[in-house]
This record gives sequence, C-alpha cells and structure tokens, in this order.
Amino acid sequence: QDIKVQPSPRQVNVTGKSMTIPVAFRLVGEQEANPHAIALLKQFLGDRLGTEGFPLYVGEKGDRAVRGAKRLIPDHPEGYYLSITDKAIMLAGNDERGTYYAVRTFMQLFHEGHLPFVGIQDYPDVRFRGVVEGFYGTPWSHEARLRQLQFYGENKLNTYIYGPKDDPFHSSPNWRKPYPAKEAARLAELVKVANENEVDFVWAIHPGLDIRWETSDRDSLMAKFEHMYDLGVRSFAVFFDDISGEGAKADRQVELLNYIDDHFVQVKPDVTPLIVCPTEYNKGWARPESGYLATIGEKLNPSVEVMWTGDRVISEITREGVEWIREQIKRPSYIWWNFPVSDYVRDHLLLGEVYGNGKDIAGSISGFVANPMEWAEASKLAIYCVADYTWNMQSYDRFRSWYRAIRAIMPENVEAFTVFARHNSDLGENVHRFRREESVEIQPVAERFMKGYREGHYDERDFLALQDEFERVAEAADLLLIDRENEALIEEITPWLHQFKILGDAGQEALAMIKAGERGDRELFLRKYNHVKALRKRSYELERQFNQNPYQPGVKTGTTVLQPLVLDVFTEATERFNRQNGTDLPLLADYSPCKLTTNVPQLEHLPLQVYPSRVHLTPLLEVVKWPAGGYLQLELDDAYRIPGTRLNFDVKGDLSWGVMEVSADGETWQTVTLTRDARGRLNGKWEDTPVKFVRFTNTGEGEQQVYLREFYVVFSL
Ligand SMILES: C=CCNC1=N[C@@H]2[C@@H](O)[C@H](O)[C@@H](CO)O[C@@H]2S1
Repeated sequence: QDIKVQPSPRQVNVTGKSMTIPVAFRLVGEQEANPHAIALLKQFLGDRLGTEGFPLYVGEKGDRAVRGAKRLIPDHPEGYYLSITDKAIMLAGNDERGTYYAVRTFMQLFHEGHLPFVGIQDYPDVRFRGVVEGFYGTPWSHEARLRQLQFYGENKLNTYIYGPKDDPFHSSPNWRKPYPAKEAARLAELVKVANENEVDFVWAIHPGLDIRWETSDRDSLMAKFEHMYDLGVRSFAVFFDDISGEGAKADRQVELLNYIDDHFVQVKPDVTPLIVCPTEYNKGWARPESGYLATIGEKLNPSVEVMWTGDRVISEITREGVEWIREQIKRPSYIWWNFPVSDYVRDHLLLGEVYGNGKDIAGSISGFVANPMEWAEASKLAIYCVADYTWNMQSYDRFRSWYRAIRAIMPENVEAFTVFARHNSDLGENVHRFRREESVEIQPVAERFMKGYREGHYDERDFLALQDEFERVAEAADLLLIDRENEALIEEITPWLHQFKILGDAGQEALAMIKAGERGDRELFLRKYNHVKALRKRSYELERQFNQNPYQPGVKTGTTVLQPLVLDVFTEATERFNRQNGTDLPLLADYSPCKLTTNVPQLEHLPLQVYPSRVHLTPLLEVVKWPAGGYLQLELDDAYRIPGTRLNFDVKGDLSWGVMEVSADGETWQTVTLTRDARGRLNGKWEDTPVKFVRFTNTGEGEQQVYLREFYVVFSL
C-alpha cells in the first residue's frame, strides 16, 4: 500500500510486505533518546510498550541503541532514519528533533492492524518552518495557541513566532514592561507545550513605534528579553515593520540588533539565532537609495536571521525573488509568507490551496513561516500545506496536500468541508491585489451556462450541474453547522456557514425562477423572486450582525463565482419576466454610490465600504507614503448636501501639509477647514451646499508618511 505520511518523506523504500501490529514492544534506548520522543511513544503505545515484546530501538546518532543505523541516518538537521522489518523497528534521529520526527512518522504507519516493512530516510528542506502569529486583529486565544502547538508537532513544524500586533506587551506602549502574572504564566505554559512538541517558541518584540535610540530603551529591551528568558523562552525576534520616523533608521536598528546578539543571544548557551523583521521587508518597498538593505547586509551580524515577505507585502515567493534579496542582505532570507492572513480582507475566509511559491527556493532561504488568519482553526488548512511544502518541496502537490489537510482537520465531514473550502478561497478586490483561485470546478459551467442563457439556449446539463452544486452548498452548510468533531473550528466559521446556506438556497431559487419563467407560471415566478429577495436581505442582515470591525466588516462567501452567478441569473430572469409581462419588478440594489480616484500608489486599489448613509475608505495597516501633490478623491454618484466628512490620519503633528476640498461639479473647489475632535480625529464641516466631490491633497513640499486610519464621507444623516 502506498505510504501516507505527512509531511511527505524524502526517501521511502517499501517492500510491499507488512506485519500485524505486535501486541507488545520492547523499548531499547529510553535513557539516551530525546525524552519528548520517548514521551510521545509512551503516550501513543500505552501499555503495549514495555520490557518484553518486539524490539523497538530509539535514539540519536551515536546512541548505543541505534549504533547499527549510523550510516543510514541522513546527515541533516532534524533528519532521521526509520526502519521496520520482521526483526525489529528502528527510530534513529540525526539529532534530538530528528528522533521525535521519526516517532511522528512511525505513528502514521499503523494502518488497519498492520505495520508495513519499510525503510525511510528523511529530512526537511527548510531549516525553520512554521507560523508567525503576526497579524492585525484579535490575537489568538491561549487555548487556540495550545492547539496550534500540538498541530505543529504533528506536522513537523518547528517554529511558532509570537508577534500579534495588537498585544500591547509585544508592541507599544508596553513592550518595555514585563507581562502581568497571568499573561506570564500563560506564556510559560505555551513554552512548555512548544518544547513537548519540539517547536521553538519565538517571542517577538515590536518597539519601533516609539523606541528612542538611547541606552535606557536598549536596557528596557534587554530586561524584557531576560524576563521572557526566565519564562522559558529560548528564541527571540525584533520586529521593525510597519513603522516610520526615528524607529525606521537602519544603522540604529543594526546597532541595537548587534548589541542584543553580542550581549544576549551569543552569551546564553541555549538561545537560537536572533530574528529581525526589517522595515523594508519587501521588494516593492525597498529603496536602494535609502541604503537600508545594504546597511543590513553589511553591518548586521551574519548570525542574525532577516525576514522577508517577497516582491510585495502579499506575494508568491519565487527563486528570482529570494536570490535578489539574498544578494542585498548577504545571507539567506527568512520568509514571512503572508498567507492565509486576512487582516486586509477580514470579511473573507482563505481556505484554498497553498500554491504559487517556487519549489526551487530552499537553497536561498533559512526559514519559511506563514502569517495566518485571526481564525486559528480555519488557518490550519493552509498551515498543514505549508508544513508539507517546506519539508519536501520537490514532492509537494498542492491539491493532494489540501485534500489531506481537509481529511486531517474534518475527518467526519470531508465532503461538506471540501465544498465549503472550495467556495471560500478568494480574497475579492483588495488593496494588495492578491487573489486566489475559487470555485475552480464549477466556474466554466457557470460561465457557459450564463452565456447560453443570455443567448436564449443553454445546455440543460449545465443547468442541472449548477442546481446540484447549489444543493451541495446548502447541504454542506447544514452538515457543518451541526458538526461536533471540531467545535472550535465550527464556532469560528459559523457566520460564514449561515451565509453559505443562504447562498445555496438563493442559487437554487434563482435557477427555479428560470424554469417558472419558461413555463409562463407567473405565480410561481413571483414566489421564487420574492424568496431570493428575502434571502438577499437576510444576507445583508448577517453582514451587519457578524464580524464587525473598522476595516472589512461582515461575512463574504463565494464572492468570485457563485454570488455573481446568483445575481446574474436573478437579474436576467427578472428582466425577461418584466419584458414578457409588462411588469417593473425591481432588481437587486447592488451599486456603489462612490468612486475613488488617487495618484498615491498605495491607495490605488483601495476598496470602499458602502453603507446606506456613508462611504468608508478601507483603512490601511501599513504606513502610507503620500508624495507631494498626492491626492485622494471620492466622487459620489450625485451632489448631496453632505453634513460632513471625517479624516483620521493618526499623525501626531498637524496636517498643515494637506488641504481638504469639496466641489459640486469638479471644477470649482471650496477649501474645508478641518477641526480635531476629542478622539483626535479630523472633521471637515462646510455650509449647506451640494457636494459631489471630496478630495484631500498633499500641497506640501515633500512626501509625508501617515497611517490612514479613517477616511469617510457622510452623505445623509
Ligand atoms: C517581514 C516582515 C513582515 N511584516 C509585516 N507586517 C504586517 C503584518 O502585521 C500584516 O498581518 C501583513 C498583512 O496585512 O502585512 C504586513 S507583513
């Protein structure tokens, strides 16, 4: 039988033969072997493991118990040799973690009462593999983190970087302060569980927002690292991302990092290499003239790992890209891959396949960690695939891995979760313009059907295939809503499951409108028409009720193929009905009353949040570089007596470099004075004239760096 091991092992020799699982195993090597590997074996084999029975040799290269395997153990960090024959079982690690991984593989070979006779030589492609909890939004809960660490142990991921942007003790204002007792105890527990799962718990600090380049802040940072060391942390990172001003200076950063390396990391016996997240962390932001990366490359201690997100903030990692950055920083990069993170498309779930990264990048990177969604359990799909990809790139198969991930996470509801994940994988329009495939199988059927329907002749088989898909969507939603095998996951995705159910029902009913229309059955058509409108209204209500946040509030599902299909079928069927019956049934209101135009590069593709009485610009998480002459303009679909607008750039200083203007016709403009309210936000007010355009321009001399926290226009009260 083909050996199913996650992640896919490098070298597997099967004989095709197997044996029934021995009733007892005689463990040899317990004293010397990695205690976490022994503990895992004992937990897995229970009382079948003892001093009598089938010989089971466990240990690291050089240990007596595995002396015989010396030449067969791969000479790579975390490598292992595993053999099962009719004489004995051997689990031999090249180092302690390798032994642990040999046990993890061994556990997966038990299959229906049998153990295959097999020889496996295995080791990972990438040195540091795992997850960086580095997103904006609600940090993961303590329980979610414990489950994550267990999951990393099962999937041979060896790194978890703790860096949630919204933890005040990780970032400003309290990065200088020790954790309160309760949080400290929780972190200590995370470190303990990480060790048991052979995961490096990396504690990151994000001081750049308000760091002062003086010894007092340097000492504060060292004291905080000592505090974390006392809690058991043995791996450390410094994040200088998403900051501007003083904190962004390369030579200051390097001075501090080398100090930490020389006086902390290198002097302690058991601390792994320091990791830094640079301010210029992607090629799109790299400014050769700034010399930032050159300074890092030339002056930063070679033992310090440098993180990198690729050619852009959110991007696929290519061979060319990693080789470019390697030249700049004079060392392999430590990839921070921004997937499945969704803090810039918070109304979407990213459950699709992991694809697009090169299989030939291992030689130029030292690490690869995924930045996940705030939904910990839902992120496991992508994390599972990243584990497979980073362990053995050459054999990585995006679909096989994704499908195995689904089986691993939802074994009782594989089909339903596959349907759900298939239609919840694209991001929709977003500021980073990063997109993912979605509804791949049904997309050509939907396209062909709509074309045929519009031209007056569609293939009945396509109609039936779409009807079947919408039925599966509705069924999957209901099956998952009552699923109890992974309650934490269901709790996270419930708002999307409700939305998915509505989508399934609406799809079936919209298709039913076509049939009723063709049969001239007015009464039935109107029933289906009203049902689809009611479902759409319920969908809007869900949007207003769940997942509210200032960025992308609401709950989106199937946005790339299925939702547009429902709208297209509904619109075409209703227009046809109106023509045939001389009626004027309204269509679904799906317009946007506002258009954004700008010449600020980072704002070009900013989606708008449209509400009944105001239009929001989606706030940006990163620093916005606003060039002199840069403008941002909102054009409404009509001239409104706008009571006012709000602008929140979250800048300490004043906005004297910019001007807010309004116009009714785009020709004559009137300057608006901005007044700061109690919460420091700037409000523009003007006398009661009709306004169709609102714009903000940097009329100053130079580029400004701001956080665009809030920019919205109120056009009716
Ligand atoms: C290598 C350093 C990467 N630092 C980053 N900080 C930000 C992260 O906190 C966000 O989650 C992510 C997605 O919005 O964008 C950048 S990526």
